[in-house]
Amino acid sequence: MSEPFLQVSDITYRYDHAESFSLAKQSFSLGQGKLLVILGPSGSGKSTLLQLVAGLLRPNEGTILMGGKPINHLPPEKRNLSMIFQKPYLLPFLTVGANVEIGLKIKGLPARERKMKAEQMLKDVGLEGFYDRPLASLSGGQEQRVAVARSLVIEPQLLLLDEPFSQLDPLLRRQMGSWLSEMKQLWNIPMIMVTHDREEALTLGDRFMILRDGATVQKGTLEQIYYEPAGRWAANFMGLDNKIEGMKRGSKVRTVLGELEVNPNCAHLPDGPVDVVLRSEWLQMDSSSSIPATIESSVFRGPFTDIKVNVSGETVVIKQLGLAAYERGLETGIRLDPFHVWCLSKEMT
Ligand SMILES: Nc1ncnc2c1ncn2[C@@H]1O[C@H](COP(=O)(O)OP(=O)(O)OP(=O)(O)O)[C@@H](O)[C@H]1O
Repeated sequence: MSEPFLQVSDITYRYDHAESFSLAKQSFSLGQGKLLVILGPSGSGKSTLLQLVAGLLRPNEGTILMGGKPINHLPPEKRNLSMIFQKPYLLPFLTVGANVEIGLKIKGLPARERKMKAEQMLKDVGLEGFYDRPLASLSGGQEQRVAVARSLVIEPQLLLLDEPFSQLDPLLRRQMGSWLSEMKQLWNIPMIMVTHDREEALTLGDRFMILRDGATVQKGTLEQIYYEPAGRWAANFMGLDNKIEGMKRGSKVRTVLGELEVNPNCAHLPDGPVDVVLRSEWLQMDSSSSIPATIESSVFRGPFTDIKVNVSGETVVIKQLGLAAYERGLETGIRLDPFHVWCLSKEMT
């Protein structure tokens, strides 16, 4: 296997005037064409970590290697990377083309070559024919694409995205997320993205890192952070809606939903009482099921209905596609599609 393109090892950082916060010994690596998403609540250190990679901050300890070479000592402009922020920060008095060409101008490329590259890049971001357009005529999503084109036209080796779509309305934000997901394959450059938006993160990320108070709570693949939370906090942060009591014995766990198979990756947990983590999408309403359930509430949320049922004293949440109206108190049943469940021991925070 080839070496990862970016290797961040044990970096720490303390702000001069923020005694309560420090980024402690963070490490991660990133391969070519992969997108790492950094998630975490406000103030957890996501932007700090991104700025350390960008060179806008210098780590107190630790090393950052890019393409196998240390870059700790290099200023941002020598790191061969581009950063995209929440706001596009374009120059409003210039045309789209002139904005895209800024980096190439600084590099000293002749005008003809600049124009050729800028036009090609605008085509790649879906803005063909926009070269001569005044910036004022663009929508928010188009402006952010211009910012992406400006960042990519200089052919950076790494792209850093700090909540790039957070200023856009929800629909446009989703469209931009899908677009970036397609572009990711075309560009094949490693990217690190900071976002608060879980859906956006899950759509785009290949690797994930969840931060809390300057420390990593969990690192891993989509499957790991979504289905195998490292603890209760990580489970809640990833929007987990069901945690039920269980009694684990070997590869099985006894619950109000019957005896379930334990995910092999948590089979090492000691036998005894555990919390069983269930994704609501694994559960279905089923009046013919042998698991009796009483409706507690049913709330329509657009694409799905959020149904809370009581099963032998435990509340279980089910998300059913579309509109479903269940009356409170109705006696029915639920079904759990067979799969391996994730367990958290009582000690895990
Ligand atoms: N320039 C600074 N000087 C002192 N403290 C800072 C500075 N910048 C950030 N901090 C503090 O460092 C901590 C981490 O900030 P950071 O911006 O990295 O968090 P974040 O996870 O990106 O938050 P958000 O999601 O709100 O952008 C916070 O407690 C913040 O107040």
